Amino acid sequence: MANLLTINHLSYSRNLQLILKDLNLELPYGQIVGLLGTNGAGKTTLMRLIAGNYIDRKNSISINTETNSAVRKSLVSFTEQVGGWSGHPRIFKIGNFYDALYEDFNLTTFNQLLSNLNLSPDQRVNQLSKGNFRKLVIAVTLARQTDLYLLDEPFDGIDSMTRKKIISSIIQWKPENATVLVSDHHVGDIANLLDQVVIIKDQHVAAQEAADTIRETLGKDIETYYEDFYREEL
Ligand SMILES: Nc1ncnc2c1ncn2[C@@H]1O[C@H](COP(=O)(O)OP(=O)(O)OP(=O)(O)O)[C@@H](O)[C@H]1O
Repeated sequence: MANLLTINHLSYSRNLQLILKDLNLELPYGQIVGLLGTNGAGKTTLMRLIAGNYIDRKNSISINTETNSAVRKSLVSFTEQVGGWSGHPRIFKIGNFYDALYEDFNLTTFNQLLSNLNLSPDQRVNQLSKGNFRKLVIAVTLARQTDLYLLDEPFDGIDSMTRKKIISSIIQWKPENATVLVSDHHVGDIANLLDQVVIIKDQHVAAQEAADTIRETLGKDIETYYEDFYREEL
């Protein structure tokens, strides 16, 4: 089977600042991939480019061989913000909104995710804590049936019990062939979830390795591998 995601020689500048340079990446179907890198490495920028929120003028990115950014948007589930409503809607209204917006949005899955994450459909969005808001973003993202899910620091502000619930939700709700690209600064927390890791450094993909290879061949846990990678490069 061809790769789900292929990126060839991607460079991207914003406000005259070069953020990504000659970045190459291939991701297969059916994997959970950790996107790692220090603050400002370019993880969010890369996700926005993959999702078609930032324009890749040279068509360096293809998903299922599709390079058109408008089409790619429909193939990727990436929720950066849930907002822009008038008034203070309840969560079930958000579900209805996304259900109308995306053909692949599954309202039943959304409601199951809410229940799994201890969110009530009747809660008002403006009254959610930061952590509960993050959970809503995750429910909205995973309720779509797509091939590629992008989760940018999904555990930011989330307590450890809830983190475990989110991790089990990702495993439970990910369609078998779909791939999840997840960034997080607490590598150890998501290590058991990952099939492979991608490290962004110096504006490109500096390493891509299977989790099994890291553990079995290199004899390291993923956190140590990541930290050693930076230490060795110093
Ligand atoms: N609008 C912008 N104009 C110029 N540079 C920008 C802009 N937005 C972001 N950057 C720069 O792009 C680089 C990558 O930022 P990005 O948010 O993608 O990194 P990140 O790896 O997600 O960081 P973090 O882990 O801190 O969230 C940073 O150096 C940042 O300063």
